[in-house]
Parts: sequence; C-alpha cells; structure tokens
Amino acid sequence: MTISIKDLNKKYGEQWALKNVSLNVDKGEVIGLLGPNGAGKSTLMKCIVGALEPTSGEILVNDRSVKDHAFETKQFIGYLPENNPLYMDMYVKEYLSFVADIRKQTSQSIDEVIEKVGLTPEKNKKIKQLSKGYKQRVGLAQAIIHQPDILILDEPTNGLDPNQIIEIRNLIKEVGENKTVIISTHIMQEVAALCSRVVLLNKGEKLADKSIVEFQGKYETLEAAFHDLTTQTKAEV
Ligand SMILES: Nc1ncnc2c1ncn2[C@@H]1O[C@H](COP(=O)(O)OP(=O)(O)OP(=O)(O)O)[C@@H](O)[C@H]1O
Repeated sequence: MTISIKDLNKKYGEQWALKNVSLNVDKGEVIGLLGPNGAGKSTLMKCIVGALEPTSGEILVNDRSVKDHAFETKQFIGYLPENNPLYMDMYVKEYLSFVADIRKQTSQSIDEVIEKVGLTPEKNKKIKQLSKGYKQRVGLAQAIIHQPDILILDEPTNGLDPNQIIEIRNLIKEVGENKTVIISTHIMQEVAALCSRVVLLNKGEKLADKSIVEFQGKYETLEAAFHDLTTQTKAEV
C-alpha cells in the first residue's frame, strides 16, 4: 500500500496548519513524522485517515483518492489518534467487540487481536482500570483489528514510563511488520529504533524528507539536527 500526498494545504480559520505538503510513502516504509508542537503532524495524519478534509491538495491511498473513496481507503488504514481516545467505562473485550462490529470483523478476530497485543490477562477489566501502557495496547488493538496495510500512529508512546515505552515500541515493530507505517513522535530514539525515513514539518511546511543517516548528517545527534533545522529561518530541504 502506498500513500501519495500532493500539495496539501489545511487552514483552520485564519491559521495555516499545512502549507503545500507533498509526500510519497512506499509500501513497507516506516516514516518518522517529526516537528515541534503545532508543526501540523496531527493535522496531516487526520487528513490521511480521512477524518479531516484538507483545504486543498490531494491524498491517494494505493492510488485511490481519500476524498472520493473515503469508505474504501478507511478500510486500508489503522489509526491511533493522539491521546488514544477510548471509552473508559467499557470492558476491554466489550470495546474491541464494538470496534470489530463496526469494522465487520468476526468474533475470532477479537481474541486474535487481544492475544497479539498482549491484553489477554487484562481483557476482562474496564479500560479505566488499566495502566497507561495497557490502555495504549487497547488503542493499538483497535487500530489493527481489521488487518489494515497502513498504520498511522500519532505519538503512540507519549506519557508512558520508560519500560512501557520499550514494550509499546517493540509491539509497534511487531504489528507494523510488512505494513506501511507513519508514526509521529518527539522521541528521537524512537525514530532511530523504528523508522527508515524522517519527514520533518515546521509551521506547516515540510522541511526535510531524508533517511535517518542523511537527516543526522553533520550533526552529532538526531536531536541536534532537529533543533538546528527547526530553529533556522530557512532550512535546507
Ligand atoms: N481544530 C483546530 N482549530 C484551530 N486550529 C487548530 C485546530 N487543530 C490544530 N490547530 C492548529 O493547527 C496547527 C497545527 O496543529 P497540529 O495539532 O496539527 O500540530 P502537531 O504538530 O500535531 O502538534 P503537537 O506536537 O503539539 O501534537 C497548530 O497551530 C494548532 O494550534
């Protein structure tokens, strides 16, 4: 599955959130979407998954327009939104049954996904009773229950403790195998551990689109490259 974004613009009222962003993602690539707070990462992801209509520009998922074929393209995509919105009063299994129903999946797929994301010991608990790491597993489970070929993960390890970060990162590696993945994060080690390519947004514009090695370039660390590129007035693309 490929993603092709052409000249994407998004304006909220008077505020430009995305300015002429173009991006091609090939099958099986894992892209790290970086940028300071407010750079436009979540907005770009919402446009790709069809949750938000861009002001102008085009998004193709496997050569199908997200705008013209929203129902079809949504079936190819699993999405974990920022802050992992869940129904806290539902039981884990109940919530995943609800999602499976919406996604027209069998009840067998519920047990499979529970097993896959390591939720078996917690499946009979209410979501609000789970630790943050386990809530994140529920978020990942709902994103992959329909076996999508594309995963869009918005800051999936945000707010987790260091052990949970490693656990969720390993899980993402596992469930993202053979999928096309876009993951936004502020953690550079995450990018190094998971991604093959870095796309850097700043103030709604694409500043860089490079392999990790090229992105780091002359800098000692990925953090230094990020800092320099996002604090220069005009960065090299
Ligand atoms: N619903 C909205 N209405 C108005 N402005 C918005 C809305 N959503 C986002 N914005 C603005 O659009 C810009 C991009 O926001 P976005 O959430 O996409 O950035 P982000 O890179 O995901 O940030 P963060 O790293 O903080 O999650 C910001 O200036 C933000 O304030």
